[in-house]
Amino acid sequence: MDQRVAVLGAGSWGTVLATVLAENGCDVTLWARRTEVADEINHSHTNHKYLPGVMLPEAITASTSISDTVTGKDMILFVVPSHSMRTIAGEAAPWVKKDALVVHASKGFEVGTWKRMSEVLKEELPPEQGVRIAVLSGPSHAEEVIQKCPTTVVVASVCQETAERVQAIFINSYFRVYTNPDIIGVEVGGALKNIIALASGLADGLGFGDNSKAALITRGLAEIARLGSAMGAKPITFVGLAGVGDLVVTCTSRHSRNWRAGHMISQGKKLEQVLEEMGMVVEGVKTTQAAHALSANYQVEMPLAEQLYAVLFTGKDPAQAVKDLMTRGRTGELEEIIQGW
Ligand SMILES: NC(=O)c1ccc[n+]([C@@H]2O[C@H](COP(=O)([O-])OP(=O)(O)OC[C@H]3O[C@@H](n4cnc5c(N)ncnc54)[C@H](O)[C@@H]3O)[C@@H](O)[C@H]2O)c1
Ligand SMILES: O=P(O)(O)OC[C@H](O)CO
Repeated sequence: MDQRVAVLGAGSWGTVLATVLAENGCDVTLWARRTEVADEINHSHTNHKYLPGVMLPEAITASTSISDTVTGKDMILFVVPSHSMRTIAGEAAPWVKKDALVVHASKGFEVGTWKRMSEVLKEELPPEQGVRIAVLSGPSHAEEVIQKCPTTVVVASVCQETAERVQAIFINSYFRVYTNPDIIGVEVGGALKNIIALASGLADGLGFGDNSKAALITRGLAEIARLGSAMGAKPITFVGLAGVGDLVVTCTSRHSRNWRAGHMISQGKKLEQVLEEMGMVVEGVKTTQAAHALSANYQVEMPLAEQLYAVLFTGKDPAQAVKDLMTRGRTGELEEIIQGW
């Protein structure tokens, strides 16, 4: 595999995906925003803030120049937080080779426009890039992929050839990549699961048990599928890796930053304090704002997301939010899908 790859974003996930690609034989340049991170990767082959105790392959070269990182590369992988995707894509655009594959692995929507990340990339990159855009998503904590724990992910694109080329570049014996034509479903599932992970951290912090966790995962899935379907996704995608898979891993793992943020809020910490203490991206916070806006735009009910929005942004007491959820009006379980008796 002699692909030349640019990875934009040297946080936990960008650094781990760069490692997977380097181990697969790719020539990898990793763009870091900060000079000290690039220097550390180049000289010590570590990225201690994001991956403490991990030695990176010497084949990874880091750079702080987007133009140097992107120029001449066969694949450009964006792994920046969703709030910076448009800016970074705009800066990269003039240097992207005409036939390059463009992949992102970020889980969120753009604040304000509430667009999906592939929509943002499509708008920022030359039109001919459209069919070569893909998303990589699924249940994958950086901390476990770097330990080579068997992991399964999904790559989605409107173009089958693009999805299969990206699959071939990433797949190996510990990182198994599936393809899916439903890019809307894969992006929406990956973003919205972070809301339910925040809620799971809150529920665990409030002392609730496995019943509550199962309730959050399954009723969260119902909300995700409801909004995702209204946005044009195929409902079946949500029982796959970007739906059930990512919900399970993020709601049950202590690696999850979203779970941890929810847990800290349950202990009475303010949102600003939590985000400062985390020092890493917690996509579920902005995605809760996205769900609040999108559920209104598409007229879709999302009771869990709504209650989390009230807790995060209007100071609602989490215990009251749980009470309001449990005592709201009676509904059927799957009434949008199963009609009649
Ligand atoms: N960590 C994981 O296990 C994991 C797994 C799958 C997907 N993701 C997704 O990958 C994306 C990146 O997450 P991460 O875990 O690498 O985050 P991180 O917090 O570990 O690192 C974020 C990186 O983005 C950079 N950054 C922050 N603000 C920026 C800005 N305004 N402009 C440019 N760069 C900026 C930081 O310097 C850092 O390099 C997120 O959307 C996340 O949901 C993460
Ligand atoms: O640590 P989190 O909560 O951002 O989750 C990371 C990945 O999205 C898990 O698949």
